[in-house]
Amino acid sequence: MPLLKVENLSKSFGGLKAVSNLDIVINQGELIGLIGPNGAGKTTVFNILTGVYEKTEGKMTFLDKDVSGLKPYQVTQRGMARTFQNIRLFSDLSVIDNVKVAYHQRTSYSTFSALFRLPSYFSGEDEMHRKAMELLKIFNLDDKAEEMAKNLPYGEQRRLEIARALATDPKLLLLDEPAAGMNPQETHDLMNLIRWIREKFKLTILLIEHDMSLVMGVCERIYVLDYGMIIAQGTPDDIKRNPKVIEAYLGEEVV
Ligand SMILES: Nc1ncnc2c1ncn2[C@@H]1O[C@H](COP(=O)(O)OP(=O)(O)OP(=O)(O)O)[C@@H](O)[C@H]1O
Repeated sequence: MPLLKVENLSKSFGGLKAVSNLDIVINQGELIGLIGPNGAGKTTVFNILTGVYEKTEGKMTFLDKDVSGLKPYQVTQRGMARTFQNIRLFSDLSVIDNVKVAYHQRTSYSTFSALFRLPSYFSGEDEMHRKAMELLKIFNLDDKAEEMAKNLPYGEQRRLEIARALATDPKLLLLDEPAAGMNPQETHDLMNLIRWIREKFKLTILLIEHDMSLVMGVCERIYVLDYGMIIAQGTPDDIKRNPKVIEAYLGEEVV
């Protein structure tokens, strides 16, 4: 059974068809790339999948259940988490609180115990603190747990956004340009981190990325979008050689 199945998905903004008759199948454990020139519709696909936009047409199933029309928080509860092209952290909260906010979305203690500060609330909070620190350690951010998120360098903010997404315990992680603004060394480290978290957290990953070295180096299969339509799909080697892809990028280096 595929983890995610998107069939005939379309999205129009007035007269503009931003996504057109899209078919995507992602199996459990895969690491898939979604690439395409600027304005091709990649982020719109993420926005539809995560309930930010309503689809115009089509069907989306996640673990064999229809996920159309869900609110973003319901999508998170079903097991999809994402990061954003423009980082969206709680910039005035500490690094650790950014992660804890995500854990709060799935804690089991009741509002009653939180309100009256019952022991179950405190043990829940302690456990959450411990787990958040563990996660920060993986992302090499544990030393910065008490700093305000906005004071972190850009590359660390990107890593924190991934850590926060993982705190919601997703099955599918959607990464929107995770290497944007990173230098080549940071991008290389990120590539290794993405591979590692997939194993460690048994994740399936769909990533949008303009950095071709990252996409080609880390993805097993790639879908290429152009003007809202899939013009190619296949392994990185297939994609590099595909004439339609080369044409869509107008001679830009795809390798
Ligand atoms: N809320 C919106 N209202 C109107 N048009 C939109 C909206 N969101 C996206 N679009 C349009 O849909 C098309 C696809 O945009 P999208 O952001 O999905 O592309 P993209 O492939 O993610 O681009 P980039 O690589 O530059 O981020 C563009 O023409 C864009 O202007």
